[in-house]
Amino acid sequence: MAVPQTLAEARSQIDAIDEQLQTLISQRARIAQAVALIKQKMGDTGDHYRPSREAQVLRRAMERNQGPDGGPLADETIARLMREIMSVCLSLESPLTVAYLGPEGTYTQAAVQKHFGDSVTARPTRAIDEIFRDVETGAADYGVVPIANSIGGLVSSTLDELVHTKLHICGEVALPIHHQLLSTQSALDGIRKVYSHAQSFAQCRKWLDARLPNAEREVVASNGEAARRAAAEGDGVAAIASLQAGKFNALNILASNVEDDPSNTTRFLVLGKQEPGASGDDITSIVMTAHRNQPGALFKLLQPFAEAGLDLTRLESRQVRDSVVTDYYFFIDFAGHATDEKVRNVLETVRSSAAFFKVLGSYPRAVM
Ligand SMILES: O=C(O)C(=O)C[C@]1(C(=O)O)C=C[C@@H](O)C=C1
Repeated sequence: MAVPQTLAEARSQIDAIDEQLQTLISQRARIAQAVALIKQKMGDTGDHYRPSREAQVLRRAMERNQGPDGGPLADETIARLMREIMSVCLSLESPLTVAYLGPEGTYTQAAVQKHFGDSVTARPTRAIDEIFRDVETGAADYGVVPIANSIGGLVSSTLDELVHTKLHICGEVALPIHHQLLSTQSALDGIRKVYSHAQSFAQCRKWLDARLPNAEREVVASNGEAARRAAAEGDGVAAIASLQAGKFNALNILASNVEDDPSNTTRFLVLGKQEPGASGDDITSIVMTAHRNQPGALFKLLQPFAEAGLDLTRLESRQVRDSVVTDYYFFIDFAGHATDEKVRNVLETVRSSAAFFKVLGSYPRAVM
């Protein structure tokens, strides 16, 4: 297409492209409906969400953006657009309900939107264990839970639930976190109380010490709840929460990006009943305990990974809650899928030498 020289020419080119885009999107949606029928004929009784296929579609879109047909948009932007197209296609096949830590405006809700797009029903819960229960009982198809923050550390209630749940990890989401100081008033002066989630307070400690040293800090269950209270209680009160929570509660932004570390990122897990197939770039998560009183027990558990050349991407330990002597759960993530032969062999070896062992899931590495 020739480079347009006038506004009229540019707009007529845009009209022609929009027409093509619309035809292609409608064709794609019709094919998605056909996919649903094919899956049903194949005896598929669950929902039609396929995390591995979605990761492949998004990765390919980002790769194309780098190639000769790529354009001026960032890879993430292209992936976000493709994400929304797939989200509407999936909603034609099977509408999904996704449970998250509410109320409206939490970072967990932002993670749901980033991972599933806008065409799912997001179901707020009051606590992390409720997300697990909602998916286990079928009140929600999937759940999104925070697992770790780059500053605040691990989310212990998620780790505790993971040990016992029958659900599988189906995906991960990495969300850059930017906190806002929100209030009904429009200047910082006179703020005597700040509400937020414990993790968010930990992430903004230096900023609060410097700018609001005398304000009382009250921990609440979520950032959405913090924003709701700031709106209900009015002037003199502020919340540390997301931009979305501020918009939802009609609050002013007193200060933006008040987190101590600008690279602050939270990792979330997607939980469901399905076990995703391999996508070509996957993570496997396991949890285990070592036998007591055996010198080198942890070393023995980790040795098979090193011998097989499997890349450990994360190792966290957490004390077993009901243990009288000191016992630790080791949460391990590594690159690879449980259906790979090499991975299968390593898992079998580790299982036979661990006191407790559980595969939490194999799932596509976060794409965007
Ligand atoms: O390929 C499939 O299995 C589809 O259902 C199609 C599609 C898509 O729109 O590309 C939609 C939903 C799935 O989660 C994955 C991909």
